[in-house]
Amino acid sequence: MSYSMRRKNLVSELNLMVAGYSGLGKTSFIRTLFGTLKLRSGPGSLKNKASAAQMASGTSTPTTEPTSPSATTSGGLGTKANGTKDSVGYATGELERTLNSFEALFEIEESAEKINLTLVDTPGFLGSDEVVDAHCDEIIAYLEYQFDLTLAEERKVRRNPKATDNQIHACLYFIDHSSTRPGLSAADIRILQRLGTRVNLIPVLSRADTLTRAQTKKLKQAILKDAALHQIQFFQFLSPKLAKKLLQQQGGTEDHEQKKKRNSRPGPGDDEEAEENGEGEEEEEEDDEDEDEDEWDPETLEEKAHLQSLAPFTVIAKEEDVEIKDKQGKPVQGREFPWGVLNCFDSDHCDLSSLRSALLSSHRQELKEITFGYFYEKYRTEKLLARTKSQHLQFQQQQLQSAGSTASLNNNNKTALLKNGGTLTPKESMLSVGSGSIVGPWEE
Ligand SMILES: Nc1nc2c(ncn2[C@@H]2O[C@H](COP(=O)(O)OP(=O)(O)OP(=O)(O)O)[C@@H](O)[C@H]2O)c(=O)[nH]1
Repeated sequence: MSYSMRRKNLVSELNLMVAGYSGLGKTSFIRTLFGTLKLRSGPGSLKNKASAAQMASGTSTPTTEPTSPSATTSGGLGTKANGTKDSVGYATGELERTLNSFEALFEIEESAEKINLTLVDTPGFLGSDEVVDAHCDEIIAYLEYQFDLTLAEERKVRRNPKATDNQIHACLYFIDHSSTRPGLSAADIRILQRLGTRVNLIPVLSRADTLTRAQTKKLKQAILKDAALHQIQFFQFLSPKLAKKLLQQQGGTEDHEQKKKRNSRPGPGDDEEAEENGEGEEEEEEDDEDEDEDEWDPETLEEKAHLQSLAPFTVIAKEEDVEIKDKQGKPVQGREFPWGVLNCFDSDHCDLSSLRSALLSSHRQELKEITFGYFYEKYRTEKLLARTKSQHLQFQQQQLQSAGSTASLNNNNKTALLKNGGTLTPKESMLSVGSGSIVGPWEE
């Protein structure tokens, strides 16, 4: 099945994950987002999608079947959260610390489109570097497990046309801004560098009601600077190539700074766009022969540029257990202060509204395409190469062992013959060596 055909199967699903240090508001974010969802068929139910997909894959043999990370890690990802809550219960019940990851599944309607939305809440990072790194291993194992499910499905002779897309299309990474030094902590850098190899990363500054405008600006700049310094690739709403296109459309010219930015490390989206837009390797050609230039209308590019300028996105979660009303007496998801009411979805207060529409609507398909076309393909290639390498090593070992046993067999024969007073003819010696040798694939 071609990539374009396969990706049609991915249309109705969107799987998002939240990750970051403990207490930064990840669960609160999910609950605030939940408050804006239009549920399709009543409450969504708790489903461990990973194991559901595993069961749906039917009769494949254990050797091709991926192993759920939950089977190997205690309280790890892919497990049901503390027992009985369903997705709506998770999004509306008492706010608790997340101890086990939770996959909340909602069947929603967004801009007249039906979406199966899964929000994966992960336990917050906490503790020593070793504990944090082990926790990061679990998240990576979870992400890779979703790829393994796709890989197992793709290998089948008869693929299940109803197989669900379990891949995580974006990870919203919550950055702690309580430290005195603005920017990314050493642990954030380590985690982001690793997660960035497996998933679209979207940086988030939560609890933004505790930040002034000047602090927010300084923080955003510091985070982006640290990310660039440490080769952390955040999802690009507007890739350098599209930024250039936007400038061309606006009739502007690049100044030195913009040129420097544009020449920064290319990201996953770049390749996709380059491919889709028919852009060649030569920049000269790329400028002259951009056939699909009209595909990106100025409004879309401007929206992309706006989103790119917002990242890292500030978010504010609603206040729990309090009914908040705005000045007009209309109920809002917000927080009330002595000096006024803060509305989580007011763009003057934070970036949550823009982030929501990018995830659920404007960039949903792009996130999925990059997940499938870049992250999954990269994982698949790595895995197949590793397997070929290990098979090759195994084969070499077998060959050595076999050569060793043949040599010892020959020595034994020789000893026996000599003991019996016999002699070893060249023909016999050749035969005995020949019968013990391995026929390699190169000899077939
Ligand atoms: N002021 C303020 N407080 C917030 C905001 N979001 C969450 N909180 C509070 O922060 C605390 C932690 O929120 P959680 O949503 O449980 O944080 P978490 O990241 O899921 O924490 P773990 O489960 O430990 O990973 C709670 O007391 C929330 O009420 C926010 O936007 N502003």
